[in-house]
Amino acid sequence: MTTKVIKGGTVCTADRTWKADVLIEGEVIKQIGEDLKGDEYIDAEGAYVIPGGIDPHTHLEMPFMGTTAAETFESGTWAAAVGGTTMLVDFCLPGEDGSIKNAINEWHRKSAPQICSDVGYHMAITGWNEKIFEEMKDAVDMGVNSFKHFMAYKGALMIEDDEMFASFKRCRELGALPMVHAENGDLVADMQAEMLEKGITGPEGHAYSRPPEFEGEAANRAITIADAAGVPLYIVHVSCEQTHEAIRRARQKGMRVYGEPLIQFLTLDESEYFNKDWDHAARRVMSPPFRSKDHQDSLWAGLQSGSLQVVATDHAAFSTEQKRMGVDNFCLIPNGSNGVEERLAVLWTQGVETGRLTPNEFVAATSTNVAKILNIYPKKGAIVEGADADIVVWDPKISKTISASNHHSVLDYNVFEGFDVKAQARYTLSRGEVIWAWGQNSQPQPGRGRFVPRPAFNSASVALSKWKELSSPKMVQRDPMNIPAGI
Ligand SMILES: NC(=O)NCCC(=O)O
Ligand SMILES: [Zn+2]
Ligand SMILES: [Zn+2]
Repeated sequence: MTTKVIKGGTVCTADRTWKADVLIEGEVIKQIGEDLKGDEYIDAEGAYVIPGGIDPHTHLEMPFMGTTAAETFESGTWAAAVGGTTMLVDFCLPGEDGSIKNAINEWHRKSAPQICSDVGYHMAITGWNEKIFEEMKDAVDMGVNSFKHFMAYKGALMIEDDEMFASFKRCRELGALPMVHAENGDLVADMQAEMLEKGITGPEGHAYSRPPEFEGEAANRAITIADAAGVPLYIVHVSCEQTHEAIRRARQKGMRVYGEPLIQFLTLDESEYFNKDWDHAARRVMSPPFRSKDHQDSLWAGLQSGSLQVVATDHAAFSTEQKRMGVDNFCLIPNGSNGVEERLAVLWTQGVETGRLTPNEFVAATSTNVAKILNIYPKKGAIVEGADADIVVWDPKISKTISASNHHSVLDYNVFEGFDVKAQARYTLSRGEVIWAWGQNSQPQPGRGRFVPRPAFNSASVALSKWKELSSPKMVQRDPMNIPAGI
């Protein structure tokens, strides 16, 4: 088997940083140490050697709001690889028949011939019945152990509290992880109608109709339901202090609640929706919406203190033409924005280069933490012997200006247009193969990526289940002498 050595770099993981070479044999890391020898060498001089990024939140080719997300599995995984991300976890949505099994198979059919690097899936639970209850087990058997619940998108994907509680309890039985999109969908629908009545039909209506309080309320509700069900909870796309506060409070009480801010929420703010150029504003419409600077500060603080664990993108790319479906009514603008290629560089530049994050915290937030939460650690998210050689030679000396004219997404715009970033992937390796090399005309290799099945029952869900069992209500055994006779 051919061996490769990543030579002369500084290995940087979630918990330490040290000078070392990394020897790769086939698809896995064989050894980490000094002066290692191999058949081929990859130059890492002056660069960090980090675990490949894992973006746990994407929507490639997603049918949504009357159209289909433009980013394909090929272009999405390719853009990700260019940006230093070697694994995406995409959301499966059930089709017309409502079947979970069929949805996962449909995702395999679409993704398998296209993916350039590895993927996993989460499954969306958009209703509740016997078949969904049964098929959640099939999903887990198929390697999909996390289920997203939409508390918003009324009349489409939204789920009611009792259904969510039933699904969370099923997650507990299966050792699976429930996830929520936390926004109060009833209030959002009402506010949307109010905005339209007032004549506010532009993208600013999107921001007005989805205030942070609606998100915080839903987050608190989801946390209560998860606690009652005895399951951990992962809150996707955390955008504001209200949700962060709910997570902080829950964690302080010992609950296993995880929060995922997006790179967009950390770096872009609500003023974008008030831009005079309709296209500019509409391209940034996503749910929840971008917030004010105060909320951004809260999210950064969460990453620093550990109350928020993961930075994702929610990459759901709709072209300008698709966004224009909502030109007369902001409620019809397909929700979503890009970020899969930019996530690492923007987080590095605005996080590490500013001193807000250490390089180790950067690795934790972009790769390691979510690998642990999703139960694929240390196969992914680690630089240790035996792990998949998903590795990025991260060069803090390559700077560039982000632009739709040089990105690898199919999108005709980029929400980070004009951002100057200070680092880039010099090399991206997926299971030992160099799939991207800066400045060397690398090309996508559709079909080489693999689906990564994720086992259920990670340690947090096992521990929580045990605790729930121990602390569950118990009948008091009484001597019949101490029970009064009935009437
Ligand atoms: N976030 C968003 O606006 N679009 C994708 C769907 C979702 O995650 O809610
Ligand atoms: Zn969502
Ligand atoms: Zn999403």
